[in-house]
Amino acid sequence: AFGQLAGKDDGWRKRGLRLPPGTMGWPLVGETLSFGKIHPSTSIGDYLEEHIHKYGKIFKANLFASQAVVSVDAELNRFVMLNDGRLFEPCTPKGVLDILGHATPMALSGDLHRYIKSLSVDFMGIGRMKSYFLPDAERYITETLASWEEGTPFQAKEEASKMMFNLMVKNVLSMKAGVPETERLRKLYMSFMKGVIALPLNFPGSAYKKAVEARKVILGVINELMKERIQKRRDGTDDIGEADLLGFVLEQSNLDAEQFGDLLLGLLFGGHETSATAITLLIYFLHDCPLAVKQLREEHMEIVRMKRQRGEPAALTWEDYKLMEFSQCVVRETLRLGNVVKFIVRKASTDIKFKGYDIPKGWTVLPILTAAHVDPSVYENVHKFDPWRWQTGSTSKALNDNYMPFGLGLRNCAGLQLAKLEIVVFLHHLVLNFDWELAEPDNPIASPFPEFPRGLPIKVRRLSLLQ
Ligand code: HEM
Repeated sequence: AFGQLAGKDDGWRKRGLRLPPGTMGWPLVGETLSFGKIHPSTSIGDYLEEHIHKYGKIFKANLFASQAVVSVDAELNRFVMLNDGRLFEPCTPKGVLDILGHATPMALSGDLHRYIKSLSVDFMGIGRMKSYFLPDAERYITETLASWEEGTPFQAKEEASKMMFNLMVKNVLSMKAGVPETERLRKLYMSFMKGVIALPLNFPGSAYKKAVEARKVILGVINELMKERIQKRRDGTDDIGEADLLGFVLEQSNLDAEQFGDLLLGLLFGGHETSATAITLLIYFLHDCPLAVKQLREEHMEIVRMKRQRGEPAALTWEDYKLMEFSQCVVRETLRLGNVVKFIVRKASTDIKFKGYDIPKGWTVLPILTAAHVDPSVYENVHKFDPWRWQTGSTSKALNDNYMPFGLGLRNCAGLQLAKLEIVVFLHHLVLNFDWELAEPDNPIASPFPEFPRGLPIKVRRLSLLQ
């Protein structure tokens, strides 16, 4: 799977390299099980706590059958991400590649990576966000919120997943929300994603096996839609054009079928569950922070009032979005404390020196993004959900330098602007229309992506602030 097999001596002892402290455990299993043990996603968990205590913020370990350097050090994390493509390369486990595809953006490097990344970033650029993603996000969000029944508990995570899936599948493949074909694809997608984080055990019924099968079916759907569109373009009957990623990529690129399918799957994957998790975390954190909800209501009521004064339609515009400043602070704080992506994985492409330690060529490096987000020496009252810490004037360089929920540099998140837009539009409609309470206690655990064991069951009450 990852890099080299642990335990194999690659000569670092002979070469006199000074590796970070740490123990390597058993060659194959190493410390993978303790590293992967679930813990609250608002913390780094016992394994990392204990290792920092024993060895400091940079240590070596045997993880995922590889010799690895784990970094809980924000400076090393930045160094790794800012040297992607020069000193570090992607290191995606084979099991993940079998599911996401070998041409998935996060596994590519060099010119092909740059090309696919720029296609993805252009697809989610400001122009398309204004004309497609903003109105679509608002439509799917308001439709979903309109279906919420007062007083009847439901799972917030499931609702967030549906909204984000419908939004992505419309923008990637022009598939409609609510129709059986889309629901079927969503169900397939769920098994697909469970497989991405499962171990690659290829026995019938395993999450990995199901995911590999789901991949085949989803790619089949994509191929059918692609053929249909190519035919329509030839016949001059295609009325979608570049309104979805399918048309956009057919027009803008000359990717082969495999690259094409993997890119579409990659954006569905990257852009669906991440944002849905962030929205669920937002509901969870705000529930315990009525002051933030009050300030959000004021911000969003003011926007509605101004629109009415100007005689504008109710639909949100890009200009309205730009005014939602406190909401952006709430999103930043949600991503800091919620830790949607706990860690990323790289491989050293050469021998590297950092803070007096050597990282030998070929070793796996695991920058733990959560670490700096919950470091009490960086954030005051680190475990408190405090959106005000991000308000202009009170943001220090240290806060920003340690904040990296979307990664950094060459391989940073292609959809970060879109993610923020989706979450803020959701926030607008949530706080203006509902009060909510948790129907049962449920807390996010890192497994390693944040999960709510009960799906965050909530009960809502409709408000009439907008009358
Ligand atoms: C709150 C939501 C999100 C979070 C926290 C998040 C986080 C991240 C992180 C940390 C990475 C870097 C991975 C690495 O360095 O190995 C990443 C990459 C990526 N993300 Fe996101 N993401 C979010 C939403 C989205 C959305 C909405 C999309 C697209 C629709 C998206 C598409 C991608 C893609 C394509 C990459 C790979 C970029 C590359 O390899 O160059 N993400 N994301």
